Amino acid sequence: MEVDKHAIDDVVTMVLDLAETDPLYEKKKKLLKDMGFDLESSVYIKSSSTPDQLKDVLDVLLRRARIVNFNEVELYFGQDTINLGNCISPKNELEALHSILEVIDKSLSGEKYTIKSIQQRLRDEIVERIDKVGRRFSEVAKIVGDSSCEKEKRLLDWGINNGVKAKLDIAYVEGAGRGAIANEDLKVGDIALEIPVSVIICEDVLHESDMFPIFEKVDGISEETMLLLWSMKEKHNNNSKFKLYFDTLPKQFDTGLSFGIDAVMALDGTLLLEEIVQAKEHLRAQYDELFPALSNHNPDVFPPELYTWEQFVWACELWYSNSMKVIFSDGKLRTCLIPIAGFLNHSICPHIMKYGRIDASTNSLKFPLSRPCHSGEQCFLSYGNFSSSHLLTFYGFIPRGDNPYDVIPLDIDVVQDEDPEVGPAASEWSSHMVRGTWLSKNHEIFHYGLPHPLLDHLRRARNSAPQSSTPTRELLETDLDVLTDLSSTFEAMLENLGDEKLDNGERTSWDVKLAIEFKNLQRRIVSSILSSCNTGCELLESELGKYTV
Ligand SMILES: C[S@@+](CC[C@H](N)C(=O)[O-])C[C@H]1O[C@@H](n2cnc3c(N)ncnc32)[C@H](O)[C@@H]1O
Repeated sequence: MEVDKHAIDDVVTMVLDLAETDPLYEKKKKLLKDMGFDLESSVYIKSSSTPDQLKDVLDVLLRRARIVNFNEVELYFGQDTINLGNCISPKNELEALHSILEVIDKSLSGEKYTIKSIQQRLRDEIVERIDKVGRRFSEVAKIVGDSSCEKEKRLLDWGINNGVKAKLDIAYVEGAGRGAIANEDLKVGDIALEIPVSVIICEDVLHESDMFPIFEKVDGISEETMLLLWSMKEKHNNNSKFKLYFDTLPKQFDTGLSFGIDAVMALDGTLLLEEIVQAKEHLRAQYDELFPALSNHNPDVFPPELYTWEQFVWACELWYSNSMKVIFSDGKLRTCLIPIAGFLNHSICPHIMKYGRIDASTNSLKFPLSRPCHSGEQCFLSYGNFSSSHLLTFYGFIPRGDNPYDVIPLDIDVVQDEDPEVGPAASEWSSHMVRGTWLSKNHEIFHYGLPHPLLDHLRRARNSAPQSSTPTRELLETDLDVLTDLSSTFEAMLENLGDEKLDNGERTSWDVKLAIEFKNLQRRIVSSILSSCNTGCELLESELGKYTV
């Protein structure tokens, strides 16, 4: 996206580009075209625009920016006009608004007064919209006042003595362990936290370690595994440079990887059961490849009592739930543990989204605000576009609010490149999925709150032409077939999930509680699809009734 700096008279021209390097370029290009946008169309804003005209122009730009910033799941579910007129997900909305802001900010200097004034009005409107996203989706975290954070404070002081800059305090928050709390009002663009490279734990620590010469002889061992094994011993080292960091780590992580048998059984009927079992088997196989061999051959470097299976799982949980991937100034992506930044919790409506690249001018990692955070409020990070099943397995929690990435993948055969002479061309999506239909805005006939690519695929499989806007008897009948089939698939899925369970408060263990919560969420998603299919069938039957009279 760029602003035409040579704007004639009092007109600002803005172009929101779709990068050809975008892996979803073709699909986005098609969607932009379907929505009536030219690929390279410009938007013009006159400096005499009224506030309403300005808002209208921004609405158009925002619609386009949403598509440009889509990830795969958002693109799959976001493909219809009614949905696109609304916020698709808090994160996509913030990203879209920021991409518009970026182009306006770039153009703020050295222009005529009239141009500057319109740009400032646009900027103010966008900042207001960013704030609105926060007000609509933010979660209020209750600070647990009576828990001491002595160790955390010591770590923060150590960090500050070593060049860390923080506008955050650490406190216990309800339901999430420690969290980072803004200690002053933070605006969009403010840096909440800055961590110098010297304080980051990354592969550099390996080169100074007595493990390194041994690792060099282990075939195919990855940098991540070396770091994991290093951390298992380093946490017991009283002279470690990172002792204060290791002191703040929990004794137990409570992620899906530590689920006991009752919790795993409670996941029966969900795909998560198999995912957790497989993840644990994978780790076990990795452990067995390394131990006891490494300890037997090098007992001083890998003391057997520190390299038990339980300790290995603890370290895996540490790295899965606390590491961040960072691009360093040499361009290399490294997996790191980042003291202090590791206290930031995740939200589907994060304050901090753009981090992960070392600023070469300061040799530090900065965490800038993408939406305002008031003093005393918990400051949230985005860990990524993760589903609740991923967050449960590797982080041990289910986020609050509607998670747009909570999808159920469908096992549907997709035939690619079908001969158009024989049947309709195959859909452009090679796999399909569903999610809670309450997230869709369009429950009308031909939409039913269900994803467009799935309906399109199922219609094509019945040799029906791609959807046109005029309902014909044939199209209505095809849709009735499609919805009836989908209903029976999801009825079977709901039956497999069994009846809703409530946990027995204190008497239920942490892992069974999480498993029950997850299964109830799956039940809610499947029920919403079933109810949308049923409502859709009623709509279709009533419409078809008009043909028989
Ligand atoms: C990087 S740490 C964040 C700091 C962590 N709360 C602590 O006390 O060490 C990641 C862990 O925080 C917890 N967490 C993060 N976001 C959360 C959320 N939204 N709700 C509940 N727990 C969360 C999970 O236990 C996760 O594994």
